[in-house]
Amino acid sequence: MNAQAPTIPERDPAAGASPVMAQFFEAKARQPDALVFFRMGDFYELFFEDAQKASAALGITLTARGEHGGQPIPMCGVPVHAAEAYLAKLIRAGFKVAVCEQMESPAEAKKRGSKSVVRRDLVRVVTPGTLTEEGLLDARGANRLAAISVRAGAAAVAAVELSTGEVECLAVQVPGLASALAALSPSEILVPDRLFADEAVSAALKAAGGFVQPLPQALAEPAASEARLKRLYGVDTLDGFGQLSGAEVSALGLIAAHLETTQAGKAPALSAPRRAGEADVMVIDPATRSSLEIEKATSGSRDGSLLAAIDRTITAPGARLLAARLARPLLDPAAIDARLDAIAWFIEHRAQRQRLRELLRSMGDMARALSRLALGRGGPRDLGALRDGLGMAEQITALFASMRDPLVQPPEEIAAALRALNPALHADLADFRAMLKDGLGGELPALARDGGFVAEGVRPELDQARALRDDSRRVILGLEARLAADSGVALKIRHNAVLGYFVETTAKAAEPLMAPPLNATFIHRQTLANQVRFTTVELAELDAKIAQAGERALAIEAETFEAWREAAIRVAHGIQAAAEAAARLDVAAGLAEWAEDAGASRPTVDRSTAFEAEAARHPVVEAAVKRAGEAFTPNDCRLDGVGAAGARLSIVTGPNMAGKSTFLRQNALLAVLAQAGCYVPAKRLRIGVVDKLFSRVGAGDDLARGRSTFMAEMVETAAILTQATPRSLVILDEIGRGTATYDGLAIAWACAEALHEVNRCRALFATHYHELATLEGRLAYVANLSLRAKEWNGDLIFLHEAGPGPADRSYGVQVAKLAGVPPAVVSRARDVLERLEREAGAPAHLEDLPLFAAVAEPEAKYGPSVVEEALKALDPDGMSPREAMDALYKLKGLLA
Ligand SMILES: Nc1ncnc2c1ncn2[C@@H]1O[C@H](COP(=O)(O)OP(=O)(O)OP(=O)(O)O)[C@@H](O)[C@H]1O
Repeated sequence: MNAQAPTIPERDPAAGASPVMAQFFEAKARQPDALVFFRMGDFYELFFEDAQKASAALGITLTARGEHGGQPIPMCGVPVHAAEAYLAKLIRAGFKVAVCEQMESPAEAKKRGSKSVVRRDLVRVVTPGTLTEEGLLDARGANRLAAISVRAGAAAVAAVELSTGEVECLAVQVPGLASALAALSPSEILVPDRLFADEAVSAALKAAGGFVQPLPQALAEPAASEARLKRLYGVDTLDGFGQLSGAEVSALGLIAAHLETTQAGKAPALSAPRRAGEADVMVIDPATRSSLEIEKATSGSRDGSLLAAIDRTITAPGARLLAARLARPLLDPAAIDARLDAIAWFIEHRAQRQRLRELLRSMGDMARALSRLALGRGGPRDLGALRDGLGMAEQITALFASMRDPLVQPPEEIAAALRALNPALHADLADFRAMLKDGLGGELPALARDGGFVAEGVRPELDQARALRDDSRRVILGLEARLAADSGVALKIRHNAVLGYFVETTAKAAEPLMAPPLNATFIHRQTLANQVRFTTVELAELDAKIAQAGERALAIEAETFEAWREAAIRVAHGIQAAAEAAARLDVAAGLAEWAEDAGASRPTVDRSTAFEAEAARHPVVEAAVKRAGEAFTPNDCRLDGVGAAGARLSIVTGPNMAGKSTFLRQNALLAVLAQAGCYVPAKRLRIGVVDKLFSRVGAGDDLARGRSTFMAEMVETAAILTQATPRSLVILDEIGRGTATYDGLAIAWACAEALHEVNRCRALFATHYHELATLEGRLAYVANLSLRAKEWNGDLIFLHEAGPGPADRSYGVQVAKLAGVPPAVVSRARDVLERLEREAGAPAHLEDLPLFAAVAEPEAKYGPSVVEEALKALDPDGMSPREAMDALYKLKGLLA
């Protein structure tokens, strides 16, 4: 095969193409930057450059088919039945795929004229944000397509989850774009090309990751956007969506434009846009989100995240709703309380909770099934999911009705969900369900064309066709017996796709059939190595009858399916509301379950600037500590924005491994959980709503990354200092540590002062610079807090207990010992430390700096001798404290 295949020529590529290839060129011209999956029988074929790219990406064979312009056409193909897996691989590799389907059967094409080729058309362009197939989606995670737009200084991020039809819109200022994108974590982002020139937008896109799809600026213009949006929703005015800003209309319009091209005119069943602004949801920037491991652990997986720790939902839609709530904590205490009320109710009503959870187990994913149906990709199985889901809604309604007692009226969050589920309040849904209940029968196939899903008695003409088909089958069995008896030959009647029904015998037994008189009845059709095949006039007639009846049955079923599909679309809003209601109940009951398991309590969220946590825990670290057979030490934390009650800025010190990071993160997570409307792993929590949450944790510990880490750290710190308000909560870990000079302390000091004086936010500031402890006396609302450890027979025991006051020592030497640094190095370090302490007037806190390096990058990387040499090279005799400090930082840099 010629690997150096011709590229598609520039001008009139289709010139001289065969009729089929002309169809390909037409499809390619409509989607030039997508790989075209060109349906040919049981395969999707790819041609020319598409074939070269796909064969490389998929690791499949590149071959050739026919010729074009005197050269072989490079080609590769994937079988239709396995196309989903290949599609997934190509999308993950960053390709777009345009699917060009056969729009009729070869028989239909033939009917139009003997030379006609099968009609083909583009039915869809598959991109990361528009996936809807079950096999390509994470059932418990969302897959969103987002669009951003900026108009007159205001920005908006719109997002649709095509697999459920949920539409959202966040109106923000340009600096808030990164946080808004992070809150929606889209897998594809549409961006008007002009915006790439905007530095802030580019930075936000970079932080968001995901697949970015530039679109022409013209598509984002307001008038065009508005028109497209109206078309998408089939409405004459957008007034029903509230007062949309120019940026919102244009972001939503970009989504409409993209759906028009990718869905080839199929209208998805979309919800009205759910809108929120910066006044509604907590701002959490991408760095904070990942460092707190809210929805995903730093490894990228769900395991080890806050979400995984608290998720006890039963259904996939419930899991998705919980993830969305954690991603977007609220600011309104009343809305938060409404969610908490529902959890409290389910804690109190254990029996109902358990019964509800049992029912939810057989609840399918109605939202995704409905969306597939609306987009023309659904099948009988999706109708089955709607039938079963609505059936469950009925049972849930009955469950709550059975316990109706004026004293145990559920709170509004639950009551509203029950109203959406109650079939008595939605006659159209009840009728729809009754229709499916009677209409769907047997094992439901994924695709309507497979047939067999319409129950008996629904369509008399279908029953007739089926009876004819099945009767004829019985007649065939009778015919087989009769032919065998009459001819005296052992024969069987079989069927295949090419011959239809035929009589088959062994070669030997066939002889009498081919001689008079039997050859008058048996008409020879095919001779194989060991078998000979015949037909008879009677058999051929029966065959035609069966085929016709079968085709007719399938056609009636297809027609019935289409009618049901349309009926589903007519009640789409009711189904979506019921699906969401079930998800809400699932989330509330699941959180109640977790609260009981984890001993979590109901937080008090108000409009103060208080932060009072009592005996709080980190849900993820706690689970890990428990798995190791140890106990997690709960800790209190008190910060107060107003200061009267004490400090709003806590300087947190303590040795390495004492639990500083855990303490910082657990308090930030309390805020996320409380404002997402969840119970919290604490004995008690009172929190004044946090408008923005910032976390700078972790990366600074990575000495091996040196300067670039420092830069990243400074960029993030700068963002905090410019954006944090008196309502914000900030956790900062080891600021300034990434630099190899004394500057680090100066930077940390200045940051702490700015947080206290300018931002006036609640903050936890963990540091190894014990000098910062002196801020307590100098600034009004600063307090020291430390995580305790004690020495026991030369070993270090971590108590993980937070208490007032600074740490006395930081025990770096002991930590190094624990980490397996060779004894010689540890003892040398101890000497150096003692001398340093003597020389520099006992600044005991200097000790851990070189040792930290040894801990962070153990001997495996440097070898013990390097560490030892580095320590030997450091002769502190005669150094001033400042020089000693600098020398230690240099050493640290050397080791890094
Ligand atoms: N409250 C606690 N109760 C029990 N174990 C804890 C607690 N907090 C932390 N730990 C344990 O101590 C380990 C170290 O905690 P953490 O990373 O928070 O320490 P650190 O002080 O930030 O350390 P470093 O300064 O080295 O970054 C954790 O992985 C966990 O196993």
